[in-house]
Amino acid sequence: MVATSIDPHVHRAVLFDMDGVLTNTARLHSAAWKVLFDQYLAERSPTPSEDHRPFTDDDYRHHVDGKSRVDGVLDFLHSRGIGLPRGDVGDEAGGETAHGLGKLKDEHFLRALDEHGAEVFADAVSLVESLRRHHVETAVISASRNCARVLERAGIEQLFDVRVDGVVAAELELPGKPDPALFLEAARRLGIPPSQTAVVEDAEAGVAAARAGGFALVLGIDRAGLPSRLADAGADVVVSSLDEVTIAASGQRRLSEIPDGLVHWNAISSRLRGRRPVLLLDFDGTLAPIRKDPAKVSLSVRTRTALQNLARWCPVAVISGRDLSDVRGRVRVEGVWCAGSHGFEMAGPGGEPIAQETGKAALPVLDIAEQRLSAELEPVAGALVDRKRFALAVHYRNVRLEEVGRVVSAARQVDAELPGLRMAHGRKVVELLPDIDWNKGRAVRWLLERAGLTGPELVPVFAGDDYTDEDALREVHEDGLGIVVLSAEHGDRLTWAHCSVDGTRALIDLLTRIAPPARRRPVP
Ligand SMILES: O=P(O)(O)OC[C@H]1O[C@H](O[C@H]2O[C@H](CO)[C@@H](O)[C@H](O)[C@H]2O)[C@H](O)[C@@H](O)[C@@H]1O
Repeated sequence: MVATSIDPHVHRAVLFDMDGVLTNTARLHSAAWKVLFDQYLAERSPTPSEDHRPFTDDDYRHHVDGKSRVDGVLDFLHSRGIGLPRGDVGDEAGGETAHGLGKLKDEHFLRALDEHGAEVFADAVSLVESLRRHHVETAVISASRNCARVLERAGIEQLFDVRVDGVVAAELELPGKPDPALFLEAARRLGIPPSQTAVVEDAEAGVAAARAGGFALVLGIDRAGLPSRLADAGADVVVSSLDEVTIAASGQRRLSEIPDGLVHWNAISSRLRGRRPVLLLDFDGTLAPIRKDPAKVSLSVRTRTALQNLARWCPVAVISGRDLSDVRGRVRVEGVWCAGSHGFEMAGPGGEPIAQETGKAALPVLDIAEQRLSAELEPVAGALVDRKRFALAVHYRNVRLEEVGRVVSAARQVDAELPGLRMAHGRKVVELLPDIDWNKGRAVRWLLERAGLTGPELVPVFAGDDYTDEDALREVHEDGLGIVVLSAEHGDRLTWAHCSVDGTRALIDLLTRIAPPARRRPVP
């Protein structure tokens, strides 16, 4: 099996199918087809060789999904023993030709689009955004003539360098999927050969088309709970969420490939080489277990006591995505440095603020983002907009699954419309941050230097659980030790950590081994 990883050195472009991959519009199409065919079959005089049972989800997947309107009509009716003339584009909606029925289906679809809008799949948009950050080009492919309209309704049209849709196909007379013509045209427009291009598809016809086009990686996304149909059609790998797809960078390994720090202590301790540790610790999911309500998170007595002991003997800093005052109030351990808003604000061991001008210019725009998202998400049950000084978190942990896309796209829309912000993803949360080259990794390095905590006798040790912690894990990858706290929420993603621990309790056990009495000196 090919790894579920896109390597920017190998895959210079990724082509995304639209309906069902980027946007949750496949269900609108399926419903529009059903209205069309059920009505047509009910009204048509039956003959013994024809099957007039209602249109099913299975029919949608096998005969219609991913195909042009006209091919969809012809292929489905053919499966029921019915042959219709193709007709032509001028046929009236509902006329008894493939063009006529296809036109009527389009009317049903556009009505539904106007009524329900185009919801995006957050995992797909997040993958597209990450790819673009890694300078991988992205294109959108669709058999639909409504592609531009749907992308615009979903607010994601600017995420693609190239669009090849039903309109382009008609202009160039390109055959629909399973013929690879649409994909090949997109690769041609990008100027990148199929051998260096990956395709993400949810339809059997689309997977078969990408396979036939000789693309480097054909990634099937199975949102219907039927993965084997995509594997059978030729997908290299099938995932149930695009969150499982990682972007490879050298030095990273999968969570399942790195050793447990306690079990393989000898190998891990060799990275310390007898040096004195500087402990740099994330808060949520690392020092304190994740809870449904961020306000209810606290340190256990055991963790606080351990931190108190450690802070007496080696430098300790907590670097959190929370507001600085919030995280300080929850840590309450003397002598610990604290950073909040993912490192945009900091305080020394006595609580004294450390001047950090980075990000101040974004405060007014964060205010606007906060107002807009608070108003827009107010009706969404469970959505929580949490303003930190230098960040705005939009939590969706308690939002119904069907509403998550709405929450994430609202944040994405605000991010796209307001200048000076960037979006980051965390555990059931998206965050808007000042769009400057500053993150937990930069903050860790800045803090170490500012506090004079660098030198051959010191070793930075960072522990974290989330995507935003990877910047800091990468920062200590060369000269320190990175520990990732495992969570089922992340699947088998890539990490810069050297070792893992299974939860907060295990982390404290490992930190106690890393800073044993022999390696401790009083912190002045
Ligand atoms: O950098 P961290 O200290 O890990 O902070 C990251 C975010 O943590 C919090 O959210 C996360 O924990 C919540 C409580 O367990 C959980 O409900 C949520 O789903 C998690 O994403 C915090 O509320 C955010 O402000 C931080 O940015």
